[in-house]
Amino acid sequence: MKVLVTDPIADAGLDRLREAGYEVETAYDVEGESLLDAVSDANALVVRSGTDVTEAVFEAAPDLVIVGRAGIGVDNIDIDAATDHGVIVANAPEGNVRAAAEHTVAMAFATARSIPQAHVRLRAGEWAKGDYLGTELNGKTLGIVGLGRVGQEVAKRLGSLGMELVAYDPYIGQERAEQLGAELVDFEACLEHADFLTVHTPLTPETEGMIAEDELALMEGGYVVNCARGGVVDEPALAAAVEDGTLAGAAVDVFADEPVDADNPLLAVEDIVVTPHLGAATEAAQEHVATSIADQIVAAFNDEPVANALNAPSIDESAFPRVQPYIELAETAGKIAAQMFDGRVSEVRVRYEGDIADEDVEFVTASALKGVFEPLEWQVNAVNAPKIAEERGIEVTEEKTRQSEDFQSLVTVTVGDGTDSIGASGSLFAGDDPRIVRLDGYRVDAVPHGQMLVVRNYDRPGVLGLIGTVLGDNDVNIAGMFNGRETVGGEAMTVYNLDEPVPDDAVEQIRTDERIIDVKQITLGNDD
Ligand SMILES: NC(=O)C1=CN([C@@H]2O[C@H](COP(=O)(O)OP(=O)(O)OC[C@H]3O[C@@H](n4cnc5c(N)ncnc54)[C@H](O)[C@@H]3O)[C@@H](O)[C@H]2O)C=CC1
Ligand SMILES: O=C(O)C(=O)COP(=O)(O)O
Repeated sequence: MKVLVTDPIADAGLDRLREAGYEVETAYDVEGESLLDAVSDANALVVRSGTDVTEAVFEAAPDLVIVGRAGIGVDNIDIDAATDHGVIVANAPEGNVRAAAEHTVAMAFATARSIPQAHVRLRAGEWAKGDYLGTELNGKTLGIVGLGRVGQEVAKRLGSLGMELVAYDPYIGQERAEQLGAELVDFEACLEHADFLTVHTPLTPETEGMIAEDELALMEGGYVVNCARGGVVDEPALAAAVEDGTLAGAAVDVFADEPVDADNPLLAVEDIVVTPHLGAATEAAQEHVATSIADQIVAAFNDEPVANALNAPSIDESAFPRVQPYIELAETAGKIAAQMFDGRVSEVRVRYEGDIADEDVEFVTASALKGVFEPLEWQVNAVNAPKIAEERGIEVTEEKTRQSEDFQSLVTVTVGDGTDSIGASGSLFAGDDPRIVRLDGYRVDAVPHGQMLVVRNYDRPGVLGLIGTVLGDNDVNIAGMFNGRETVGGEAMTVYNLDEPVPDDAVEQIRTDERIIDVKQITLGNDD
């Protein structure tokens, strides 16, 4: 497996990937065509904020399994394109939170006390003591836009330094805000009350430019700190507001275009403190995010849950051993049901009975969908299967019941077109031995493996002989067989496990016998 790393990450992460036996290529200067070249044979891509992971990257990287973002913000990654291509996107949402919060606090003080400006003048030999009369944070009001992980850590720190806290975040509960001593207010009130405003939202279409000229005008005499993302605060508007004295100052760590151009208006204003996106730049944070991403890549390569996957169903690590065997079973049941069904699938129902109904089965349902879609799509997996269902207008339902008549756990995947439907049920014998135990209403006992032939026939003498002869004449070896019938002389279902596929004309020969109702050849393709 090859891991391409295109932004610098801590050695601890690189070492962990190498120890896992992967080839690790670091290429910190690639972009455009050279990035597409470098990623073409990669199975994982590790980035920070410096690499734009566009749709073209996914198109150029057919073997890509995961993009790991060694940090929080994923605005540089086209997650929809990743999902379309079945690629997991994962970030490291915890490792640099404190670093970002501390940098925010430092930047608030830096602008309130003009520390960088005084530093530069003193280094130039100027004792400008009389020019700097700063502002205390103590007793002032801090407005926090975005009270998530970083915003909350900032609230704790600046709250304990004597600031009053107001916050605007439409997606956070009142209770959590109260625990932090912050009053949740609307956006306008947040701006009006804030002596210092700090921004901690992600960059999204909703947040882009949310603080521009009109909003800054509500903050007369205040300070703005942006350690979240460039583009949330409009750069020309902020530069103008500080320049013309509407604001007393600002501190900015992040920019709409990075690295910044020399003519960025924020660089030209004396009372704006700037740092080159250093919020996450501490040893501890970098080590933490790099190892977190390395661990998630190892998990992805081993088909284990990826802890911080943003576009794939996740499973709690402790529940994974209980759920894991059902992932493949559901996929197999989905493959069988889809291949047995003649119509156009418009509904998929995944039903969980018995013990499995107690578990978080989101991943299992996604795997069932993968099985259903596999004959239709060449690159389908649990990441993109739910989206494919949605795009095709296929209704997916999940049912759970603790009751199970005959099995400790039973997973049934039913596909239908609104009129007809076919279901395949799987169970695990002795805990880990997968079996198909019901097919289209018939009780069967089939090992889901390789090539299968499912024959619906009338229960008459000589039928099994006929099938055996046709298969033998075509050099198809029967590895196993199960015959299930409802009533003597009625309809029956016979399931064969075969070592080879059956030629089409042999399937036709069986189908034309008057004792045969239908024949379906099913390829499971997991006979390794
Ligand atoms: N300067 C740096 O080096 C760093 C910057 N960051 C930036 O900080 C951002 C926040 O990180 P976390 O706090 O970990 O993310 P988070 O997801 O925990 O918190 C974001 C908060 O913003 C809120 N939000 C979303 N849309 C909003 C809107 N329109 N108005 C108000 N609030 C809104 C959300 O409800 C959420 O509570 C990241 O997305 C990243 O861009 C993070 C780490 C380091
Ligand atoms: O984690 C984040 O969102 C950050 O902004 C840190 O970015 P970086 O990893 O330093 O490019």
